[in-house]
Amino acid sequence: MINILSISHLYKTYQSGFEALKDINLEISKGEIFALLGQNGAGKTTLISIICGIVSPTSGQVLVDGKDVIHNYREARELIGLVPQELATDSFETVWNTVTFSRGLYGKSPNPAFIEKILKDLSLWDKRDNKIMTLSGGMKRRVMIAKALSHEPSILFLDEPTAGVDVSLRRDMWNLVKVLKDNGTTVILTTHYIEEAEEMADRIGIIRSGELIMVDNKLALMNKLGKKELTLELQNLLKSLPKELEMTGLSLSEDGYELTYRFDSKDEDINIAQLLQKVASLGIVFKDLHTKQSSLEEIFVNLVNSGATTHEA
Ligand SMILES: Nc1ncnc2c1ncn2[C@@H]1O[C@H](COP(=O)(O)OP(=O)(O)OP(=O)(O)O)[C@@H](O)[C@H]1O
Repeated sequence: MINILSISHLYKTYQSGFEALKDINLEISKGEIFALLGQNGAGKTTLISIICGIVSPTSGQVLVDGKDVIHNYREARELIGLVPQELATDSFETVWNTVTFSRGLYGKSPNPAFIEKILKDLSLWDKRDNKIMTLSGGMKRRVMIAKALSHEPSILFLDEPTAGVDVSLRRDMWNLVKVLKDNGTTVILTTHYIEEAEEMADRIGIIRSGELIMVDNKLALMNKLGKKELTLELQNLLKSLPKELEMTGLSLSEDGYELTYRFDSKDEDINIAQLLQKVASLGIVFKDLHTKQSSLEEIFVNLVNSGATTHEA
């Protein structure tokens, strides 16, 4: 796998003395969708800003496709498209002119056919002659993405791409990211919406107080840290948990109509069939059963609060 981004021993201490990033090491491969999760102030924007050459690191190295973001700033920057959190764009310009101008800033020769494609992909084609100030917030956000894509970058950074946008636009964004991935663009996004990372990312990094406490494949992460819960809905009231079931890990709900069993998703020794047989052998009849897997959100909240540190990939 070719690494498009390579970060080693990156530190950032702001002038105030605040240590925003501590020894960040991360490799991202071409075509990957990587989600960086972290609470407010964890250091996500600082990290993205260093990669994009907006903030200088205190020490460490960032290579974009082998180009150092400090020593080969222009070459590295050309490979990056950034969609910042803030919507800042020239309100009096038309959509077409703004996006075309952005491409020119990178010294790329005009390519109207490419700009047309981006605007169509982003459902902005009908609005190409509209002034930015006349667009809705969601449309303005699309314009920001179009600008970031105008110079055909290899990596697109989306800083909180769907903050404050409605559900349908959020879905559109997610679809767009999938299209970009299919075209070979690497996408790195920061988000507060865990659902967003769960939906889109191949890999997830969790940043806490400036440290990258976990980097892993999304499915592996959910498997490793996720819990499963099996619930049996009982036909009849069970006043207390029978002695025979005490050591099984089953617990009885307060109302006496549910037996619940929580276990690690990764645990292969669990024999649910045996457990159900044991319940049945005691004459306990259940009318329904369902299982639930913990969401990435639950895993994230547990990790961020627990202080655990693992670094897998
Ligand atoms: N210029 C600065 N000078 C001093 N401290 C700063 C500066 N910029 C950011 N910080 C601090 O560094 C920490 C990380 O900020 P950063 O913006 O990277 O967090 P974030 O994870 O992007 O947060 P959010 O989700 O709120 O955008 C915060 O505590 C912030 O107050």
